[in-house]
Amino acid sequence: FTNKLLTLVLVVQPGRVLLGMKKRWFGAGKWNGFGGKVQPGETIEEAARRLFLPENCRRKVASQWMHKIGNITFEFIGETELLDTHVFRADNYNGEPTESDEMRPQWFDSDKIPFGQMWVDDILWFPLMLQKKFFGYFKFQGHDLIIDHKLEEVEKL
Ligand SMILES: CN1CCN(c2cc(NC3CC3)nc(N)n2)CC1
Repeated sequence: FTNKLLTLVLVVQPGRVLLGMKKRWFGAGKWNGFGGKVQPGETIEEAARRLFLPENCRRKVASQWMHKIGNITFEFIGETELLDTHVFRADNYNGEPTESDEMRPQWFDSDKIPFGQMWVDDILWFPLMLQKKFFGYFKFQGHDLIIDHKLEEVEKL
């Protein structure tokens, strides 16, 4: 297998979560956190900030602003590339979410997350991200069927 490094940033605040409607490419038509590919020569954390900030925040923010909460690996049957997704929370975000050509941001009540319009794995790991850190592994058949998965909470990533 080869490993593709991806980032995913979620803003979880008391009673609400910031999601974006993906407008094109992989995952288009689904609500998700903000993220993308890690470029050669940048750390995963730098990629997470690069991919989140410009779309949602006009000013520089301190580095402790985001923290790692999870690592999820996605395997697709018949494909040799694993998606190694590093999940961060950016809870003290107080920017003004702005629409980009990639994402249309929207706040959702924590008890009204649109799981029906999200990747099918989200409903399984969203509850975990509220407290501890977690490792996940999902084996997919196509983009909508989870054949097998593993989720564990950990003290340290
Ligand atoms: C840029 N990345 C792409 C991958 N991604 C995923 C993937 C995912 N499931 C996988 C079956 C596709 N589920 C969430 N929530 N996000 C995060 C953003």
